[in-house]
Amino acid sequence: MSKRNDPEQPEMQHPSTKRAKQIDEDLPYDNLRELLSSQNVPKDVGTVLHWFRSKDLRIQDNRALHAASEKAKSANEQLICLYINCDDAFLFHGVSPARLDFIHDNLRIMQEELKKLDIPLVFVDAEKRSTIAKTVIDFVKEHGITHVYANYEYEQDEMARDVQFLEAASKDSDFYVELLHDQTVVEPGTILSGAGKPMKVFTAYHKVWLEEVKRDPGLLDTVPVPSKNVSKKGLEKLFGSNLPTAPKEKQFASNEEKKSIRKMWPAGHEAALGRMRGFLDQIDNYAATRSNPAADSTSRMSAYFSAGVISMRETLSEVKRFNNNSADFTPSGSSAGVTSWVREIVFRELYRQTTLYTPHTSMNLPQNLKFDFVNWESDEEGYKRWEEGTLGVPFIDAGMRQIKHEAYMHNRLRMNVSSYLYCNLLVDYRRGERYFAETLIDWDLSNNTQGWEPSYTVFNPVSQAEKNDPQGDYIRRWVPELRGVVGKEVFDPYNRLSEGEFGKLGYPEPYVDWKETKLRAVERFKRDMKDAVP
Ligand SMILES: Cc1cc2nc3c(=O)[nH]c(=O)nc-3n(C[C@H](O)[C@H](O)[C@H](O)COP(=O)(O)OP(=O)(O)OC[C@H]3O[C@@H](n4cnc5c(N)ncnc54)[C@H](O)[C@@H]3O)c2cc1C
Repeated sequence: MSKRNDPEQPEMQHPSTKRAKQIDEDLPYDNLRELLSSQNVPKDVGTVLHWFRSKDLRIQDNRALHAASEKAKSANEQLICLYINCDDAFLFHGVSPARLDFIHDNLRIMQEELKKLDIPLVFVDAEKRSTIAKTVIDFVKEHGITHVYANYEYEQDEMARDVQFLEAASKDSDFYVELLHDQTVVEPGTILSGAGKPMKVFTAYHKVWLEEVKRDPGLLDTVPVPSKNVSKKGLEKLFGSNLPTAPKEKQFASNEEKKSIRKMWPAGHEAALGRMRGFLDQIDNYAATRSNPAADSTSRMSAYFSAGVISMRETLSEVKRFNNNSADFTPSGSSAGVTSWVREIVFRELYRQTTLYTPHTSMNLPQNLKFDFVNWESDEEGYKRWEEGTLGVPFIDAGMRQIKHEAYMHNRLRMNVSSYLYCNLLVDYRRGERYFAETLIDWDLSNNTQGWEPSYTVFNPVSQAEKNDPQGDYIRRWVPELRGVVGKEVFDPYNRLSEGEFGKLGYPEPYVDWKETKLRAVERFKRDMKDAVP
């Protein structure tokens, strides 16, 4: 069986590169918009539904939730909220126990917040990914709902689900669907190149994005929480809905692990806002220290952004307030720290545009389709050591141990461990991408797939460590075998200590030679991609 169809390796399943190009040409997003615009507008407004997805888990500044609430209020009708729990979808996407638990805890908080507004948040199970749309339709019919609101999700699988939902809705003109853009400040697909196509190149996109936000600070405006329901009458039974529980494959190994992760990443909008405000006190150090993993000076907001616990508009409104109430985040309008942090947010915005307009990137295929022609090595021992953090390369091992303990890894390490896996070990990058999904609390398909996009750049983990972890503190923190190693020996103990000294550490020798494997990777990429015609 070809790797492409092996159910044991879901991360390898993908269409052919030719089919991928067709999908890019015939955008599911265009199809969805067409379906949305061809709906009949119902004459009457009855009960209104907001359908929460796993990326808009907040009641504050939630575009679709707010629109749903306004619609219900304008007609003096009730609002119901729904979340579909689908274990099959979580298993298919490889979502981590940490992320799933975080999602559940945020749902718990939202259910309490909504209850105070007399709005029920109902949890319904869908057995399969393919039955999610039908499950929602059944719910809509059962509760006499006339209007359904939700926020767009940009990934191929979620697009397909929404197309399926709209197709079924169009056969049944009793209800109307509205989807809103909520994940970004600038709507994906609106920053265009000279040729009128959505921009793909970061530098140009960044420049236009900064200009747009400076010109129109209203892009950061937020919307209020939903209004209190007109009444609870007839909704009583919907208030006691039980929170979903994680399937056994997605539960933490122990209660201690759960507690420690929950402590690091407390759920809820209040926690997210508190963390953001705390970060602003130190944002001025960001430009200088963001690449130093020992400083741990980045915001650690990613888990909150990927689950939508706080909106990007509210976040940047906080930054704007800090920036003397100016939405000029260019180097001339803000401090180096602010400019540099907002630049990362712009990466996030561009990556959503790329997912939407290059849908094959969310189908286990690289953006540069030529990389799908590379013959990877099936080095099981190397892969196992990569996951365990026992490759004998301190910087790489430290990163892999951090992700295991924190369900998080510093960006500099994400860059290094990914390069090491697919360049030095020549293991298919999709295995690493999947491992990140299965481990990270902040897994986000757009950021992850585009972070894992293969390239010819082979990072040198010794010089990377010397530059970014100059005291070796990050290595010593995560690799206890090396805690007693003083000085620069810690970056490359096998080559810099005597045989006797190294032998006492109980730390493995490097599994592969960096220089040799770098050459092997570059030659392999050149050889396999030379005549590739995707
Ligand atoms: C191989 C690889 C895999 C990655 N996987 C993910 C992932 O699954 N989820 C995820 O959110 N990020 C991912 N990133 C991007 C980045 O590493 C994390 O967003 C960042 O480390 C999160 O820490 P922070 O919130 O403290 O970031 P900060 O430095 O404080 O940045 C603020 C926010 O900007 C965004 N951001 C920062 N760096 C990037 C980037 N390089 N690309 C896109 N957005 C960025 C994130 O939303 C982040 O929360 C990946 C990067 C690489 C190289």
